[in-house]
Amino acid sequence: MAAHIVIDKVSKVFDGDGRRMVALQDITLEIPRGQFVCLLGPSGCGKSTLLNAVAGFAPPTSGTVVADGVPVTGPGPERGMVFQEYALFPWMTVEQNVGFGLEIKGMARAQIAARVAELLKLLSLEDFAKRYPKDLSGGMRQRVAIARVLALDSPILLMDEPFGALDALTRRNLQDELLRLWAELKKTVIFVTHSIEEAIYLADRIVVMTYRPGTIKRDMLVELPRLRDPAAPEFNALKRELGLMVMEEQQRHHDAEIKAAAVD
Ligand SMILES: Nc1ncnc2c1ncn2[C@@H]1O[C@H](COP(=O)(O)OP(=O)(O)OP(=O)(O)O)[C@@H](O)[C@H]1O
Repeated sequence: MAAHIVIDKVSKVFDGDGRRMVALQDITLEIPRGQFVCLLGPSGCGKSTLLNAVAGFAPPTSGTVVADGVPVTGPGPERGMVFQEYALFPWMTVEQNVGFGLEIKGMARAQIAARVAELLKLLSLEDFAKRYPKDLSGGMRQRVAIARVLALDSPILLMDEPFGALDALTRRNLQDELLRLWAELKKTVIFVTHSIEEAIYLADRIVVMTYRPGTIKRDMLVELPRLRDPAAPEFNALKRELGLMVMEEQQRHHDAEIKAAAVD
């Protein structure tokens, strides 16, 4: 069966201030339907750039992305995106935020109401339907952002550090919730994180990226049974292995910054 997402020789070059920066170089990845993939690497290694290329927000300089059998030329309904910053409309209530995409699609009012109610229940948001985003905690806002994306029923979920701004407890809570939804709804997920523990906790597959140019340093399957125990020896062994890889890239980032500062 064809892969659900095919990233073929994707490169991205940014030109600015007379400097040419290769953010991604020849990234090739085939992601089967239903797989939970984490893109892992230190800041600046191109994780968001790659995710944005799959989302269709910023086309690659060269290479192609095919998602759900369709070449990506822009954002599309088969790919839903959740950002780190809760991209909610502050003037809309929770239920209006969740229903917004359905309204745009032209769904009938009664149908929207039913679907929104179902989603609020799925994410334990029923009691918050009439609240505004400003009156919610960070974790609750991110639940709303997830419900809003699920409303569109995209088979592909793209998540850019969605839990990065949350405290540890809320974060674990939402990770568990996401795993539950993923298992239930059978989405294909690409999840960007720089947290090694988060990647091991969530992913079927971890793709470690190098710092400038962004390439694939390691592509590994995580075969530990879920729910995973971060205190288990196998979890920690993997954490050490990945930690060394990420640290090498962090060091390259640091060295590059020192070099750039010396040139300026
Ligand atoms: N629009 C842009 N113009 C110029 N350079 C950019 C642009 N967007 C990203 N970059 C650069 O491309 C590189 C990769 O950035 P990207 O945001 O994809 O990394 P990342 O791994 O997601 O990092 P972070 O975790 O900090 O978001 C960085 O060096 C960044 O400065």
